[in-house]
Amino acid sequence: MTSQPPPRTARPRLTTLVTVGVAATVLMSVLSLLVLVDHFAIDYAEREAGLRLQQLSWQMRDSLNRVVQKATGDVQLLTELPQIRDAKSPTEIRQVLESLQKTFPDYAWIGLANPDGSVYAATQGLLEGQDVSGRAWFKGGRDKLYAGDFHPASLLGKKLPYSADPWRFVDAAGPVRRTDGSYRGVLCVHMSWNWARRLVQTILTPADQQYSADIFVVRGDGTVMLGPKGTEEKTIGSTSLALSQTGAPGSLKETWPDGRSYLTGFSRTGDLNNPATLTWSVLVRQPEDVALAGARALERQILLLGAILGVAMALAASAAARRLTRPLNALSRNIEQRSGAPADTPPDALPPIPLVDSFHEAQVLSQALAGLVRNEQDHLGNLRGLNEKLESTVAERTREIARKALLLERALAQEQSTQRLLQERAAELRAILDNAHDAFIALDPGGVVLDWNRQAEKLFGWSRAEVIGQPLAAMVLPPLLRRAYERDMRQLADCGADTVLNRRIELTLCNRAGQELPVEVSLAYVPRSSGHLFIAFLHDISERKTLFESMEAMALRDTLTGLPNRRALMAALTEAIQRASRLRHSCAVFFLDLDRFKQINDRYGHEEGDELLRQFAARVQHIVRKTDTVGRLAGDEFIVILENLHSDNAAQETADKLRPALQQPFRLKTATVSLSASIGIAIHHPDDPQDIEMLLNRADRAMYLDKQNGAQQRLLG
Ligand SMILES: Nc1nc2c(ncn2[C@@H]2O[C@H](COP(=O)(O)OP(=O)(O)OP(=O)(O)O)[C@@H](O)[C@H]2O)c(=O)[nH]1
Repeated sequence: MTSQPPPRTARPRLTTLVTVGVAATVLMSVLSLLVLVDHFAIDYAEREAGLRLQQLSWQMRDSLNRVVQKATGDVQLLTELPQIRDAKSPTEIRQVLESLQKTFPDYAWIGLANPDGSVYAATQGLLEGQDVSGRAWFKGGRDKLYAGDFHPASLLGKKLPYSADPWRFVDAAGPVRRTDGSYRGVLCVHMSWNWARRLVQTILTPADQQYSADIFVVRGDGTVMLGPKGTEEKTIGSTSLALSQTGAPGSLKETWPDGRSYLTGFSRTGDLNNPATLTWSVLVRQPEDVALAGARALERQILLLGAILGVAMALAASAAARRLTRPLNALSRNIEQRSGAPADTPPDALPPIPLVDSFHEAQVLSQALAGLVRNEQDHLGNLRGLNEKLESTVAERTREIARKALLLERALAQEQSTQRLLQERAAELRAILDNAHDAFIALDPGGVVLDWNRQAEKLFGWSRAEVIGQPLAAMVLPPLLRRAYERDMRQLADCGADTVLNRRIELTLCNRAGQELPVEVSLAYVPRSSGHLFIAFLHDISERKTLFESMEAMALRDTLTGLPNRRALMAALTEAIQRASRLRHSCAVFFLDLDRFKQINDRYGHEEGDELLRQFAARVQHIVRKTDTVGRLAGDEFIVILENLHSDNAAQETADKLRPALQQPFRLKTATVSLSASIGIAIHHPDDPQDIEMLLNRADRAMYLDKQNGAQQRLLG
C-alpha cells in the first residue's frame, strides 16, 4: 500500500510574501512617520501660526492704543494752552487748532464748545454756533479727559470734503479752564477712522496679506469697526471675541460664521477703568488650511517619498527573493519529479538531487536533501524486506487463526449442545421435582429459599413465587424452633456437614395457616463454586404418626374390655407409686379374680363369657373414682389402682363397696348370671420400696386368700 501525499493547499509564493512584506513594512514606516509628522509638525505649525497671529494682534492693539493716547494727549495739550484758555476771539483759537490739524491730517475736526454747548470756535469754522450739548464727547469731556468710541459723522459728514469711505470718527475731549480758573468749555478732536485702516496696511506685511490674514477691530457691542470687506459695521460673535473681552491675549482655532476653520490671535485695547482710553477687541485670523499649508505640504512629500521608497524596496525585495528562491525552486521541481515517478521505478532511474552552491543555506539544504533521499532509499529497501517477512508471518498467523477459529467453532457447537442438554436436564429435573411425592426445598447457606417444588406448595400453602428469596425459617418454622434452626444452619454453613446431613430426621413445621405439620426431612449439602446449596426433601408423616399413635394406644389397651392391658397397668402402677412417694400419699392395688368363671364359659359359651367380662369391667370402672385406674391383667383377672389414699381403711372401704356391686346379676344375651369376685388388697406407703412386682405379688396373695376364704364360706354355708 502506498501512502498518498496530503492534498496541497494553495500557498503564496516566497517572492510574493517577501515583496508584500517589504512593501507593507515600508508602508507601515511611512504611516508611522506621517502620524508623527501629523502629531508634531502640524501641532508645531499650529502653535507657530497662533503665536504669529497673536503678535500681529498685539502690534495692532499697541498701535491703536498709541493713536488714541496721542489724541487724548493732544487734547490735554490744547486745553492747557493759554491761547486757547484765555483767547479773546474765536479766530485766535481757530488758528491754533488749524495749525495742529496740519500736523495730523486725520484730525478731521477740532473745536471748542462753550459751556452751554454751542460751538465757539472750530477748524475751518465748521459747526461754529451749532449746539453740540447732546453729543457724547461734550458730556464726557466736561469734567475730565474723555475718549469717544467709534461713531459715524452726523452734521459734520456733509460739511467735510468727499471721502471714498464714509466718515467715521473716534473722539477725544477735555475741559478747558481760563487761567483765572473759570470754566471755558469743552475741547474736542474728531479723529477720522482712516488712520486705523492705514494702520492695518502697515501692520500686515505683504506675506501676511498673501496668506489671507485678516484684522478685525471690534467694538464692545460686537460691531466690527475694521475688517475685511463686507464685515464692517456688522456684528459678529466668536469665542476669540469673548476671550479678548476678558482682557487676556491669546490664540485659538475656531470656526467662523463663514464655515471655515481659522486660527485666531486676539487681544484688547484700552483700560476699562480709564475713560480716556477705548476698549476694543483686536482679532487677527488666518484660515487653518493656509496656516498649516507648510506642514500639509511636508506630509504630502513624506507620503510621496514613502510610496516611491515602498515601491522601490518591494521591487528590490522581489528581485532578491526571486534570486534566493531560484535554487529552492530547482530542488522543489526535482523532488516533484521524484514524487511523480511510478512506485516501481528503480532508484537509479530517478533524477538525482542536484547540489546547489548559490548560497550557504541552499547548499546545506540540497546536501541534506540528497542525504535524506539516500537514507530513504536505504530505509525503503529495509522496509521492503520487512514487509515481505511481515506478509509471510501474517499468512502463517492467518492460517493459525483459521485453524483456531475452526476449533472454536467446534467447541462452540459442543458448548451449545451441552447447553441444550443442560436445559433438557434442568427441565427434566424440574419435572421430577414438581412431580415428586415429597416437597423439595433448596436453600442458600443463609437459609434463603432458592427453589420450591409443587409438592412444597401443596404441603405448606406458600406458592413458589412467594417463598423464593425469603428466609425459610420465617415461612415454615414454629417460632420456638427458629433459634435452634438458625444455629443449626450456621453450623452447617461453617462445617459443611453435620449429623443431620444425609439422614432422615423428623421435624414439626407449620404451614401457611399456622397448623403444625410433622415431616420427615432428608437434608443434603451440595458444594458449588457459585455458592453452596442445601437441598431438603420433606415427607408429610401426619398419617403415619396418627397410625403409629393409634397402634401404640392399641398396644396398651385390652381389646375385649377397652381397659388398660397388662403393659399399661405396669406403667400406670410404676407412675402411681412414684407419685405416692413424691406426694407422701398411700396407694393401693386391688387384685380382682372372678370366681368360677370357667363354668360360665363352659355353660353359656365363650361369647357370653366375653360379654360378662365386658360388663364386669364396666361395673368396676363405674364404682371406683375416675382418677383410679382399672385394667385387665389377663383372663378373668383385673387390677384396680387407687391413689391418694388418706388411710389404709379407705382401700378396704372401696373393696367393701365393690363386692356387693359385683355380686349383682349380669344380663347376658342368653342368660342372667350372678357371680362373685375375689379381691386381694396391697397397700403401698410412701416409704415402701418402689417395687411393683412385689406389690402385685402381695395383692395376688391377698386375692388368693380371699378366694380360699370365700370357698370355705361357701362349703360351710
Ligand atoms: N370367655 C372367656 N373365657 C376366658 C377368657 N380368658 C380366660 N378364660 C377362661 O377363664 C377360665 C379361668 O379359669 P380358672 O383360672 O380355672 O378360674 P375359675 O374357673 O374361675 O376358678 P377359680 O378361679 O378357682 O374360681 C378358663 O376356663 C379360661 O378358659 C376370655 O377371654 N374369655
